[in-house]
Amino acid sequence: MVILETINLGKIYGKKETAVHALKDANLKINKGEFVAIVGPSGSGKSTFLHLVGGLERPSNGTIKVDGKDICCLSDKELAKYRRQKVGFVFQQYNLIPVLNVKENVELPLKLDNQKVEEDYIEDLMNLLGIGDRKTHLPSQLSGGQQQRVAIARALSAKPSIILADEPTGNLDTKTTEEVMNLLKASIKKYNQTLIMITHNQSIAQKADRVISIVDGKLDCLENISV
Ligand SMILES: Nc1ncnc2c1ncn2[C@@H]1O[C@H](COP(=O)(O)OP(=O)(O)OP(=O)(O)O)[C@@H](O)[C@H]1O
Repeated sequence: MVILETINLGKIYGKKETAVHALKDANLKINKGEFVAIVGPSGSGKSTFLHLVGGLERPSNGTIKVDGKDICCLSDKELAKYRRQKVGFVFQQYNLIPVLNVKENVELPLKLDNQKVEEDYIEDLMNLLGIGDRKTHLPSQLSGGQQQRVAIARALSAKPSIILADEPTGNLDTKTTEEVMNLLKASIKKYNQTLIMITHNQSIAQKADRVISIVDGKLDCLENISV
């Protein structure tokens, strides 16, 4: 079942002679439950694609359908609601709130959206991600890998349909990267979520169901074993 579809999606930054065509006519369908890796050289348009799909930026042309609904025509308020309820973001910088403890950081998306905190689910999530015994610690009391796990738990806490990850393991060592990837894959399987992840790491890309390459703003499907 298709959860995300982009049709002739494009983004141009700037105008006239300074215009940059960051993304050109991207046509793509991604299924529910799929893990898609996005690869490509620096400046090729990977983050632009993720930001458009996540409703962080608006396209210059084309359409983005999520669950069959066009998100491009949403108002700013509706788009903010889309981001809160449908999408979980994981960035290379963890962006944890320093004065909140681990559990409070994880629960933040629910609190911001006035959603009820399902204690059992949050507990499971933190245990699955190996931070269950660090609940009352502040981010500054955690290692980089643990902070990244908190950021992942936070991205998953509102049970988003789509998880958008921009180099989420870029700052981690090989062993922690593998652990985080295994945990992330396990939780998306358990909760039937879709993962779209930018990575420069070949071994991570190999674990994906599909690898999409972006070069000079043009999308290309390199491998497709799940659709
Ligand atoms: N806000 C912006 N204003 C102007 N140009 C931008 C803006 N954001 C991105 N660009 C340009 O758009 C192009 C694509 O950038 P993008 O960040 O999507 O690349 P990327 O593939 O994610 O790169 P990296 O791997 O280095 O993070 C680049 O040429 C970049 O300079």
